[in-house]
Amino acid sequence: MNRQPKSGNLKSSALLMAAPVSSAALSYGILRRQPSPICSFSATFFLPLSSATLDQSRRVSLSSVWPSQLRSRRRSLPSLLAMASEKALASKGDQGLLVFDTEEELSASLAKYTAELSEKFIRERGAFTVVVSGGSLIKSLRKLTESPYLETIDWAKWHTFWVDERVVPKDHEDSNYKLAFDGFLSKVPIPPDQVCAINDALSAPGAAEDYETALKHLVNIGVVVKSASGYPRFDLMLLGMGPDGHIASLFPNHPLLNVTDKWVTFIKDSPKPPPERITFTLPVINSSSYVAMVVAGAGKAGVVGKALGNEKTADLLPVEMISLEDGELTWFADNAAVSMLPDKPSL
Ligand SMILES: O=C1O[C@H](COP(=O)(O)O)[C@@H](O)[C@H](O)[C@H]1O
Repeated sequence: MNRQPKSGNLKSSALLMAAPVSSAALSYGILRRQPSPICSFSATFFLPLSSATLDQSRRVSLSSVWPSQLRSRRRSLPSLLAMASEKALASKGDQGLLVFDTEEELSASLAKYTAELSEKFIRERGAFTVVVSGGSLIKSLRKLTESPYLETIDWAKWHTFWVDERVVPKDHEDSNYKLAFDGFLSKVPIPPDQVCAINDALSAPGAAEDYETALKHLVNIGVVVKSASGYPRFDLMLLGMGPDGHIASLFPNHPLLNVTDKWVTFIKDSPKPPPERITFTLPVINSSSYVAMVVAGAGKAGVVGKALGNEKTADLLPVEMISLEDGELTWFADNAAVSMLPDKPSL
């Protein structure tokens, strides 16, 4: 059965979903209390998408994706900085900075941005692959679980993944799965077999290998696109960043930053507890079509100032190593997070 929507069909299918979605989300939450160990594959659902369809998944220009309302929100900094951001955005199409007065506004715009990308990718190829981090990002996704997005997003076409995970049971307080489930996934009707969590019965090396195997399967059957350089190319990564500049579980000056022969790797000496984790490698992050880097609060200001400031030093932080092969990176920041940014950020 081919689940791809016919073109122009999305709006009507979204409308059809509108009535039952609340109760579906409710029962979904109950159903998902015992999650499957890792996305279990249904042969009827995961049919290969045609190559013509996959080709269309290439990114479109930033201006055609960003709603004008969202662009006009970049107004909260002193006008010089706001203008500089505007210019930088215009002069370099693959990276942008959006600054919001409050985290509440940031969350609202992040939801709109995600919903628009969801519609675009589902229209183009019938699926939307979304990677989330742990940490404070999950709280910023809350507006996606509310009206109108709860009713209008075609959640049945979503496939979700984790950019990193701590090697702990799924019901452990440190689990990124638990964090995402409690704050996001339990509130939206994504089919459970399209939620790709790590196998928490395995050791760190085993879990990393298992996750990579699952990704390879999804690439082989066309659910996840392959990048020009052979890595999985996710439609959207929603990422946070630590106050030390780490992304995923890639920490400053750690040898894992140099891993290129793996899609998923593991760490046993994470400087931030818990020590054992698995993580996507840098080339996988850099193969994404879209990355939203979500930074809120004064605790992130120093690193944002370094990453987007004018003075580049050789000691790059992990967040500064994001350099998308063929994609667009958008920073979603609140005022506090850009408080140490010079007037003219270097984007
Ligand atoms: O340990 C982790 O930290 C980072 C950043 O978290 P935040 O709370 O400072 O935003 C997170 O992105 C990563 O997924 C997580 O494992």
